[in-house]
Amino acid sequence: MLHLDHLVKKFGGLTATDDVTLDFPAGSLSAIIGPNGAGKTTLFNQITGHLVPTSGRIMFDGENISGLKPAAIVRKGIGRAFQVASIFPSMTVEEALATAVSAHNRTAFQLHSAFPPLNVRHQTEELLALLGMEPVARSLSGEISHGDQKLLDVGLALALNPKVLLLDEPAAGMGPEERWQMMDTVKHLWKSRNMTLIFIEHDIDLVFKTAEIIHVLRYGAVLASGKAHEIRGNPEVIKAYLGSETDTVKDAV
Ligand SMILES: Nc1ncnc2c1ncn2[C@@H]1O[C@H](COP(=O)(O)OP(=O)(O)OP(=O)(O)O)[C@@H](O)[C@H]1O
Repeated sequence: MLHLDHLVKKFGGLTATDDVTLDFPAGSLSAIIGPNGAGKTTLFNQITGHLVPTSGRIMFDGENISGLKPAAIVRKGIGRAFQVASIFPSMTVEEALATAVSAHNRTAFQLHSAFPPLNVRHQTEELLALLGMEPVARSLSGEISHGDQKLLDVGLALALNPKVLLLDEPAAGMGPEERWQMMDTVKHLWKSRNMTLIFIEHDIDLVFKTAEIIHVLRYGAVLASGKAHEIRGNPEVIKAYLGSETDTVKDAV
């Protein structure tokens, strides 16, 4: 499905992605972890076309997509949640999702029409249910909690019906309980949409409990890949994290 083949990204003298070869099979749920500056976001930015790799290939469904523009990559089916919910503060959650669904369907409809096309309405309701956002459907996007805004960001990405969804720290900035709820929702939507999902997360407890497979980056290179129990016991990973300032990782590993 998605395969990174000897990917390299250099910023001047800094190698932010160092010969990364990774496979994300169809329907898998993977996490990318690593100390600050390990190159996690740089990797996402190359997959989504926001950065052009220095060398190597990004293969998606058998096609080399490296170097394509972000919009073309979205159209191919790779979506990413951006922090955009706050851009629509005066739209309700429902309207924001309907607008995204509509844009995807290329169905023009009057935003405030009482009768948007049925398929848009159905898809919007489905998204609200999937994300557990019915209680805030009529709330203004600018007035919902930080956690709900992050969920709405995920919903806006889902509205484009991606085959692969990338989430960059979906639970960042949330309280402990909200973080777990967010990861439960992520897992639930991954299962129900049968999609390929890749997320970056700093909280190793969340990663171990959520991801099927974990890829650890350090200095831009893949340090280890495996299931939670394999990563947890990997001496190289422990060493890498003990050398970082990420306390949550120290505690958990
Ligand atoms: N546009 C850029 N220009 C120059 N250097 C960059 C650029 N983007 C990232 N870097 C550098 O590349 C390295 C990897 O950064 P990146 O943001 O990908 O790491 P990360 O693992 O996502 O970090 P964090 O966990 O702190 O978000 C860092 O040293 C960073 O300073």
